[in-house]
Amino acid sequence: MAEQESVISVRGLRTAFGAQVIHDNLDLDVRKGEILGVVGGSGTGKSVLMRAIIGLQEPEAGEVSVFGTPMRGREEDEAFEVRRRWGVMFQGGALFSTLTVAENVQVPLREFYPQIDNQLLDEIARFKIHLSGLPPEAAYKYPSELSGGMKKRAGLARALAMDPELLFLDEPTAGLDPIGASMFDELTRNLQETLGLTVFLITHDLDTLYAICDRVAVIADKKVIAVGKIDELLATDHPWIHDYFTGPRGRAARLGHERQNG
Ligand SMILES: Nc1ncnc2c1ncn2[C@@H]1O[C@H](COP(=O)(O)OP(=O)(O)OP(=O)(O)O)[C@@H](O)[C@H]1O
Repeated sequence: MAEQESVISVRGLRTAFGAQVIHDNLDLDVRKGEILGVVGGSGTGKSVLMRAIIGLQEPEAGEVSVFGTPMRGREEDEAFEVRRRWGVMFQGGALFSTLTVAENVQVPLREFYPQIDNQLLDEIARFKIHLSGLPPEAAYKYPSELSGGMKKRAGLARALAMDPELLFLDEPTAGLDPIGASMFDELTRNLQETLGLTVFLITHDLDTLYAICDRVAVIADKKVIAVGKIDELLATDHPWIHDYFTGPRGRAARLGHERQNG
């Protein structure tokens, strides 16, 4: 089936910092067109997994393929071709503080398409800023002049700069108020549907998992211990999964979701 096609495939991944092993023999597939939520306790290696997939963390062992292209041992120009097909929103936005929002959005465009003229760069930045739900005047502001929610949207605008097919979001709703977080979820879902994106979404936000994730991958014990729809995860008997989804916050999120969906 076409929708089962993997955009990201991770096999036997091992990562470590010195003697500290973060992942050991981790496997994961992200299917084309899905929003995959990635959850796990603090420090279980969600961000490191994302960094290993996008080539910022060299694995000790294992294979990572993106769009069917093995990423390890790639020549720089081959990796470049794959990298321009994804966008990344790092935890906290990771905006360049000395650049305006528009200039931040233009950073990946300048890197990948140095020949684009300034007028076109400005037009693209304006459009991405609009797509991310920011007002037009936000283009001229510096990160220090933005609220937390606006910074997230600016980070999203930059991640969308290259018309990506694959979007990585690292804790996009962390630090947002509940209304801002719901709005960001809705924006993510709308963009995924209208642009046909595949989304790798790291989150601690149970409401986000219920609201927009097609499947959820759980990281514990250095591996992906389960992946599936939330109902499928609930059927497993791993204590962390059980506590996570059936604890007070998990129950509240489920109730909220059920209320909203009748
Ligand atoms: N550059 C680094 N050098 C050394 N250790 C690191 C480095 N980056 C991450 N780690 C360690 O790797 C482990 C996993 O970190 P990671 O940031 O992936 O966790 P996480 O699951 O994303 O956590 P959180 O939910 O708190 O954001 C942690 O123990 C962290 O201290």
